[in-house]
Formats: sequence, C-alpha cells, structure tokens
Amino acid sequence: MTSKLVQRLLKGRNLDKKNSGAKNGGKSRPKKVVKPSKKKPSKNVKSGNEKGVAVDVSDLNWKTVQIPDTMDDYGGFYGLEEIDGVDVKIVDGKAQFIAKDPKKAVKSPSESGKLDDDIEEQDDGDDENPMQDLIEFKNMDDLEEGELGAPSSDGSEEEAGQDDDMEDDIKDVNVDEEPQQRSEEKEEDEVSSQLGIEAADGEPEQPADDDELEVNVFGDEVDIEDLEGLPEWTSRMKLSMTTLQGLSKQYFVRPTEIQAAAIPLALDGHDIMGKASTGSGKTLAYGIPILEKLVADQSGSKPIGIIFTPTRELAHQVTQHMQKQAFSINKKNPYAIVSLTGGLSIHKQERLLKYDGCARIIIATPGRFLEIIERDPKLIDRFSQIDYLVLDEADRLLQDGHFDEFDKILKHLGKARNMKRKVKSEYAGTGWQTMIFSATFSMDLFNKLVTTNWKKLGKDKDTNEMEQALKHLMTKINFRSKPVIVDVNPDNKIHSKIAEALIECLPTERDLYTYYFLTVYPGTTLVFCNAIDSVKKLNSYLTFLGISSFQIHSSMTQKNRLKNLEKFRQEASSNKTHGKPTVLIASDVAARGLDIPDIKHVLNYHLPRSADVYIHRSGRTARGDNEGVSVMICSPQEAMGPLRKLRKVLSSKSEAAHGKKWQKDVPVFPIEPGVLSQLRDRGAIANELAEDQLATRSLTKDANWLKKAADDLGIELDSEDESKDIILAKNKVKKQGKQLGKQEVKDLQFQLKQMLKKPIRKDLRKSYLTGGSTNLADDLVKNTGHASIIGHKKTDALEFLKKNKKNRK
Ligand SMILES: Nc1ncnc2c1ncn2[C@@H]1O[C@H](COP(=O)(O)OP(=O)(O)OP(=O)(O)O)[C@@H](O)[C@H]1O
Repeated sequence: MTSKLVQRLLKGRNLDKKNSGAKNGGKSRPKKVVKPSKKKPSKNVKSGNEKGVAVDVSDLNWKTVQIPDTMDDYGGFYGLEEIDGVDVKIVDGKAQFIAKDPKKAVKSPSESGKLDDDIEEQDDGDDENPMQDLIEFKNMDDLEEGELGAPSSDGSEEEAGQDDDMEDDIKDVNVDEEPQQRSEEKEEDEVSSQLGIEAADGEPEQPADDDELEVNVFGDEVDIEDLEGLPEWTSRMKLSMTTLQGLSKQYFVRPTEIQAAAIPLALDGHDIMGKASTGSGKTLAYGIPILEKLVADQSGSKPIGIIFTPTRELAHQVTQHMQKQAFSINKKNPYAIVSLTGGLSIHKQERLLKYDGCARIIIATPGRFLEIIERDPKLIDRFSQIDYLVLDEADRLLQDGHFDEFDKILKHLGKARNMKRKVKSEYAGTGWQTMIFSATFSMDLFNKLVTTNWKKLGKDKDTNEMEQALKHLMTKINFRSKPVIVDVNPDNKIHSKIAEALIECLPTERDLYTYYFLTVYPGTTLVFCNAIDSVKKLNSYLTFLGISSFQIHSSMTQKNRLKNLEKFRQEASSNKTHGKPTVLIASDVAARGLDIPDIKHVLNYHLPRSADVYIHRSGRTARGDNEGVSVMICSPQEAMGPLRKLRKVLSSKSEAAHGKKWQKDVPVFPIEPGVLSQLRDRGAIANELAEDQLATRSLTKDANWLKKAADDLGIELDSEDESKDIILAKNKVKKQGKQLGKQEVKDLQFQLKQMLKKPIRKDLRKSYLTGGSTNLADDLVKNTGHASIIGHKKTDALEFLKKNKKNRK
C-alpha cells in the first residue's frame, strides 16, 4: 500500500530565480516549491523495480495542502504539501521514494526545470557555533567579565526547562521521511524566520495574482477612503500610493516630528544625522525614503539599501516594520526586505543573497554582514551599488570596540565602488546616501575613539553637542556631503511621556521590592538587570511566586531569545484582561530599539551604567502615542553617588540654570509596610528555591561541559581533575552550598504553595465586608478593588505619579 506523504515548505515561499521579478518585469512572483533534500536532484526518473519506480524527491508532483485561513502561520505550518501513491523505502540508510505510477507522481519537465539547480544546496551542515554566538554578542551586548562563570557554563543553550518548548516545530507534522530531511527543513524554517518572513502576519502564504492583489489592496484590506485621510503626510511630502497604503493600514495618520523633518530631506538626497526621543518613529524616518526607492524600482535587482543595527532582535524588528510598511511589495516578493544577523546558518543566508530580486533592502548586524562579504568578494561588488546606508542606534554602532567591523565594511564597499573624495571627507557624487539615527549622540560614547583632533573638537564650546559629534563622524564615515542635522530632541533627555520614580531599598532586597511593585502595580513590565546571573535568578524567583515571567539575555541562543519575546507578548495580552502582571527580565541586550507594544513599566533592578543606557531602557515604554513609567530601584548609598551623577547628566540645561534639584522631579514610590510584610516570607522561600534551582542547573551544565570537553579531546575525565582547578573547585563548592536536599525542596514548595493560596490583605485586615475604611462589598460591586490585594483600591503607577506630580506643584 502506498502512503500519503506530507512535507513542509519553507514558509510556503521559495526562491525561484527563473520567476523572479528581475526577469519578468516584476510581474510574476516566486513560485511555491520546496527544496527538501540536500541531494542534487536528477532531471529524470530513475530506474525502477518491479513494485514501482524510484523517484528523486524533488521531481515528485507535490500538491499544496489547503489549511484554513483561521490558522496562524505560526512555525510555518502553512507550507504543507502532500503526495499520493508514493512509498518511502530505506536503502543503505537513505530514503528512496518509490512511485507506483510515475506519470501521476512525477512533475512534467517544465515544472521541475532548472529551479533546483538554481537553489542547489551545498552540503554545508549547520554552521551554528554556540561559542561564536557568544563572542558575537559579547561584542555587541552586555556581557561582563565573569558573567559567564565557568567556560560557557551556560553554553549558548538556555536551561533545560526553558528549552523544552524550543523544540523543533516540525515534530508535530506527520512526515514519513528521513530524520535528516526533517532537520534540513527545520533549518530552512529557521532561515525564513531569520529573514523576517513571518512578518506577513495573517496574510495568505500563496501570493495572489496581480489583479487579485489590486482587489485586495484597494478593496478589502485598505479602504481607499482612508488614503484621503492622510493629508498630514501628503501636504508635507510626496509619497507613492504604496507607501500611503502602508501608512493607512497601520493607522499612522500623521508623521511624527522626526518623520516630518527627516523624510523630505532624505527624499531630496541629503545625508542626515537624526536624533529624536525613544519610540518616536525613527525607523520609518529613514525607512520610508528607502522604501520609496524600492517602490520606484520594483523590477530591478540591485540592492537599494543596507541598514545596520547593533542587535539581532532590533534587526528582525526593523525588518518586520519595513515589511509591514511595504506590505504590498512584501506580498509579491517576501525576500525583497531581509535581515542578516548571526545566530543562524550563514550558508543559507549566502545562498539567498545571490538571487536577483532578493535582498534589495538588508537589515544587518555588522559582524555577520562583514563575515558574509569577506567570504565572497562578488557580494562586496553587489552591495557597493546601494543607494542608501543607514546606521540605526548609530552611537552604539560606532562605540569603542564596535567601530572596527563597521570601518572594514565601509572600506570594502567604498573600494569596490571606487569612491573618490571630492572635498575633504566628502564623496560628492560617488557615494551612497548616508543616514545615521539615534535617540542619543552622547559625547561620552565617542570620546574613547582615538582621533588626532578629537580633543581639540571637544574644547570648542561654541558648537553644540550634535555639531561636535558630527565633526567627529565626518572623519569616520564616508558622507556624500555634510549631513543635515535633524535634532528634534535637543535636550537629549528622557521622553516627555515617561513618568519617572524611585524605589529605595537595601541592595539585598531588590527581589522583594520588585515583587512588591509587580504585586501592587500589575501590568506589562520590563525589568533590566546589569548581570545575566541576576536575570536568571529574578526570573526563577518570580516564577516560583506564580508571576508570568520570561527572560532574555545575551547568553541565550538567538532562537530562544526570539521565542521568549514572542511568548511574553502573547502572555501579556491575555494577562492584561485579568489584571495580572507579565514580566520580561532582560539584560541590556533589550535596552535599545525594541518596540514591544503596551509595556507599562520599566523597572531598573540595577542602576544603569550610563545616562544613555537609562534613556534607552526607559524608552521601551511610552512608544508612539503612549505614556509609561520608569522606576529605578536603588540603595541609599547609590542614591548618594551614582544616581546623583546620573541625574545631573539627565537634567536639562535650563533646569540646572534654575538650580532645580532632580529629587523634585523624581518622586520616591511610597511603600505600604502592611503589604510588604506579607510578601516577605513567601519571597524568602522563593529565593531559596530559586538559588537551589540555579545552582543545580549550573552544576549540571558544568559537569556536562567538562565531559564534552574531555570527549572532544579524547581523554578520560578524572574525578579529581576538577578539584585541581582552583577556580572550578571554588565555584563548585559555592554552588553546592546553595543546593537544597530533595525533601527540603519539596517541603519548601509545599509551604510556598500554601502561602500563595492565602490572599494578600491591605493592612492585614481580616474581615468586615462592609465596615472599616474600605468597603469591600462596594469594591466588588463597582469593580474598583485591586485584583490581588483585598481591601486595596485598583492601582495604576502612571496615574499615581501624575497625581503626585500635580500635588507637588
Ligand atoms: N507616524 C506614526 N504614527 C503613529 N505611530 C507611529 C508612527 N510611526 C511609527 N509609529 C510607531 O511608533 C512606535 C515606535 O517607532 P520606532 O520603533 O520607529 O521608534 P524609534 O524612534 O526608532 O525608537 P527607539 O529610539 O527606541 O529605537 C512603533 O510601534 C511604530 O509602529
């Protein structure tokens, strides 16, 4: 009996050079085909046996499985194909596909054609190197010396518990195929996700015909009337219908300040240095001009722009933002706008870059981009043809230590383009248009870069900070002409829609006060810690306390980071309706650029290391038109020293001139001792359990790591080897000291469970439903009571701070 085979497509899309817009005037789009095998496909059906004919898998006539529209494209399950009348036989460990009736089961030559040659897979294996990832992220992110403990005790893989659901998406698919094939498809899926392809949320996986698209775009999806509702865009700048449709679809009825100022200048061909608050729409300020070029040249094949970002998450986010804005182009060619970051197979990315019509706009981290172009000089020639170069979060990209990679990229591209300096530090007419954007252009970040004239520039008191930074940048970046400075946030301060506050506590009580804040002010909260160990510990602590908590830090694999971000988003939206907190605990890998909707609070568990970091961390709330709260937890000693310094940098010149004290601007959150005391005991137990959990995980990892290292070296591990290494031995003893016995863990978990069942009461109040200062019955009826503290009114940190501010005035 022949079976029905099912295979998964690369997100239902593929690369069909033959059908790419480049050769068809942009009219046709990639045909949906899958390349499931690394084997070079045969053009002809192979010789058969008495039961059927052995057929190469890529020659089979797969049929698309229709999946209901209501299903999300989560994990790429929209790309299923099936075939009848084919058996799988394992011969010499390899799968053979036996077709009973080759006429029915095999594609006609015109269907199979040369496509597979075009996208022939090389036997490249998976290049993911966890250690390499770590190094990359150490460069760009926040790892501190010693944070990793034993040699990658954390590896690049997250703790077992966290990894469980990071399992291969494909496992649920009923596939009669070789495991190897499945893992290849998994890789493909990762690449498609890496390229930001899933951004086409909810859209059909099979692109529609052009006519159909017109109907969709102008009929169902975008009300043509809406376009008339965008006079605030059209009166200020000339934009294509495609761009206006994108804006209309996202309900962006007017440009933000930075967009209104920067887009017309960019469309006029100016190089730009742009500064605006966090969450003020800088992505589209540089993105729209680049997309306009793509709209005008949809059938072309040369790359239009490269956007560099300092972190992978940001690169993915910018990709999705751009794809969403250019949704109709993205529908036709999902590979026109792609991201290029570390953490996933470089070979897959390299292959995709070679196709005409693909990768017209690239959003990349500098490390991976440099690696790719240095492996293939042809790519240097290709990318030197760009019209636009963007540095998002430019100050971070150009920061000490990171500039080298970027400098090398500039040199490679400049040389290939044969750029000639026309005037001092300007490449008039020969270069690309450069746009650099950030919320901060702090002098602190540049002053570590060694330049001969930097000190002199720093003394020039008449020039403002942006001018000085620009003078410096002019020596580093190949601008076409002197960039126009667009500074819509000249005071360089925290976004005006963010209410700031302080919580003072002992350094050892940060966990407890975080728990307190989350309990009293539930909502979507992003907590920033300075050390990865603190992220892990707090995540474990809050999870034991029953709070929906997720973590993201730079020693996690890229896949897990993206997954956790996604899970946090999902959980936040369901918890919101129940008045429950949802927490994302992050290292500074999440401080810049991330645009997570509806973050109500940012909590600085540790004081940020600089004012810029504080501005970026706080800027994860109050995105777009929203308001938000940023709270710093600090000890009394910190308030005297580092905090004072931080506030001094943040206070505007006018405030300083008026002798205004920062304490007046930043209120201390009042703590209700009655509530806090009820949280203390449960917090203490959660703390013990969290320490035990982390110590146990870490010891297991250390042991695994040592064993693997010994296996790799082909030596047998002597149980005394560890104790010979003093640091390892000390670490081990320290961790063992935090471990609990199995029974102890069980007892504590039981105790905690009982405690968590008990409701928290305001002022330890016991009963009196209608008596006392708060009428509980009233609260119940009017729904004015707190979701988790009996006798407490509903609270909102933002409202509280606003009222507080009014009272202080
Ligand atoms: N014209 C607009 N009207 C309303 N919302 C907008 C507009 N442009 C962008 N947004 C939204 O504002 C939010 C912030 O945009 P974006 O991420 O570009 O900010 P940013 O200035 O780059 O922030 P950061 O400095 O933190 O990186 C996004 O959710 C985006 O969709």
